Amino acid sequence: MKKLVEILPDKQALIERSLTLVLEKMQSAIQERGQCTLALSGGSTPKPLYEALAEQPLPWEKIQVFWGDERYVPSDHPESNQRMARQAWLDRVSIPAANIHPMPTSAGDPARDAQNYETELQQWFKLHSGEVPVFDIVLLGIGDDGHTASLFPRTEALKVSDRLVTVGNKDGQPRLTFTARLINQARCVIFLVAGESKRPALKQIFAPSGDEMTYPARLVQPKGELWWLLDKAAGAELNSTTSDQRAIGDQSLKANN
Ligand SMILES: O=C(O)[C@H](O)[C@@H](O)[C@H](O)[C@H](O)COP(=O)(O)O
Repeated sequence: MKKLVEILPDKQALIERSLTLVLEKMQSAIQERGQCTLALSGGSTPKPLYEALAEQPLPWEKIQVFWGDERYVPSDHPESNQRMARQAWLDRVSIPAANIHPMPTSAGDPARDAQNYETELQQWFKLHSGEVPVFDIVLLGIGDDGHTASLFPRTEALKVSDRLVTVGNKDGQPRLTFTARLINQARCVIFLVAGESKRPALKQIFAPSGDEMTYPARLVQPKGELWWLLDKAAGAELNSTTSDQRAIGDQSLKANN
């Protein structure tokens, strides 16, 4: 795993940097394999990135869009991650409908829909039983509590090691989520983190040792590249002594001040 941390001056710079990085990874995937498989994060942070992607002249037929997690609500519900990404981006570009793979939430049973999406992934990636899809890009955020995707602290989803998709739980509300096992197969994982409220969780996530059940984002150790793009409000305490490139263990920290 190659881990890179960049601290950007503000959220606008964070979004601009995330756009250039995502475009770079999309382009290399398409050049190397003829297509790019991308799993989206939900929440509020990535929305301006999705809006910026809608302005890009991309070969949409070569881009396959999945979701890394989803609230267990109808696709037209204000809380739906699918709805947010469609309004911000996908409804605004000529991407084929078949290239959009939302997590299903209509079976009335989160466990059944988690299995449905797992089956869809296995079929789409043409996998044999037991094989794990390798996404080109997985976008993630973190909550103030250190969760990522819908892998929430001290929940059963964190222990699931034999599935691709499972049921997350936020305060009793079911969600569908990639498992850590699936996320960690990715060629490139990109965390987008903005805002001072994320600072305490980031310190725990970046600590040399810590409890993954308490800070689930610590579970994300992909085989490929791991990028942390932070704004200064979120990442300030990770960069207390230097403003240039420096190595901390296996990670390099760069502040674009
Ligand atoms: O479905 C979701 O909400 C996300 O996948 C979730 O993991 C999100 O990334 C974090 O909660 C951060 O959310 P914000 O970007 O809104 O801070």
